Amino acid sequence: MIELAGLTKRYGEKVAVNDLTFTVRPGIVTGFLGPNGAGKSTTMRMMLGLDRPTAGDVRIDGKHYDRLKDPLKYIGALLDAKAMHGGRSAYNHLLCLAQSNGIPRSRVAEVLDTVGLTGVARKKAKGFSLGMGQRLGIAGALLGDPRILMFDEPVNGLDPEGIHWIRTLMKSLAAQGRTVFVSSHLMSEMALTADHLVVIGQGRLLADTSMAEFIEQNSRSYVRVRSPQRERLLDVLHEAGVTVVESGSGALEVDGGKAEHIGELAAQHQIVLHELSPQQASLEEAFMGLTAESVEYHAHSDPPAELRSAWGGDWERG
Ligand SMILES: Nc1ncnc2c1ncn2[C@@H]1O[C@H](COP(=O)(O)OP(=O)(O)OP(=O)(O)O)[C@@H](O)[C@H]1O
Repeated sequence: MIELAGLTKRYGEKVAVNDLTFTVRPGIVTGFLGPNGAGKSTTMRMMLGLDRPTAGDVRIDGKHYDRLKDPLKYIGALLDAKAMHGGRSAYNHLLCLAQSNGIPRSRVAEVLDTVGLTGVARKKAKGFSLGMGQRLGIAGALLGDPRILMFDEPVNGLDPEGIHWIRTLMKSLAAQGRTVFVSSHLMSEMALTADHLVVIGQGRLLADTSMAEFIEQNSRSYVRVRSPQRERLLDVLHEAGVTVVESGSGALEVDGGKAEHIGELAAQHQIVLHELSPQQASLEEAFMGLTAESVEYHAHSDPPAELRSAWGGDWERG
């Protein structure tokens, strides 16, 4: 378990992390989300004792990180996959970590096998691809067989096979009862991996809730209905007191309605339906809805005026 209480970090005038209080629990994957610059890495660094909080407190299974004897046996982390001695082989890199943390040498071969690097164990890490480097970083996190694991952007730059592998690994670590805390900007991936979400914006806590509740609370859900007897259906729905929005595509959107109720009303009035589908927003839509106010670095979807005039009519025509 990781417990944060009023955790705060200032860099001069900048409040990078602002009074964060939440608990990361065992047995589930907890996703850590926030726009660029929200304070995720700073928070994770303070969890690992790499940055000192300006105020507040963070405890790993009830203890401060610097009070942990052989910390790799309590918490394993992947923060920056490139943060290793490139001149060492993968095996020697892990052996050094093991020896300095009282971990038996036999664990090195075990974790190399877990991450699929046995075949390149004697190769120097500086020749590794991004994906191999991520795997080696994860091997280091697993080395002490810790009950708590933390991954900062673990799927960055990975191919689909690597992404699938990390997702499966994180879920199986949580299923073993471990605490798994992971940050990512890849919403589609997070939606498949995390059970619980902690969302921050400009250093502040915006949400600490289950994945399902987060999406439900931060997005619109509705039922999309299509019928060749559209006008008749509209009348029936209005008579039943159901609020309907007409979408541009000719479909009807019923906010907060139940598909069963709409289907039964249509059947009672012998109205043919071509579509009756509940729509739930994606995690990405819910995330963008919640964090819109706290995004610091906006890109403009339209190019700047000087570019538009340089492109002339091409821009107007799209
Ligand atoms: N050492 C530092 N000195 C000064 N400011 C810092 C330092 N580290 C981080 N910051 C600032 O603190 C804020 C939070 O940064 P942080 O890297 O924690 O955000 P993040 O959520 O991890 O962002 P990203 O998603 O882009 O990685 C940013 O505004 C950043 O510029």
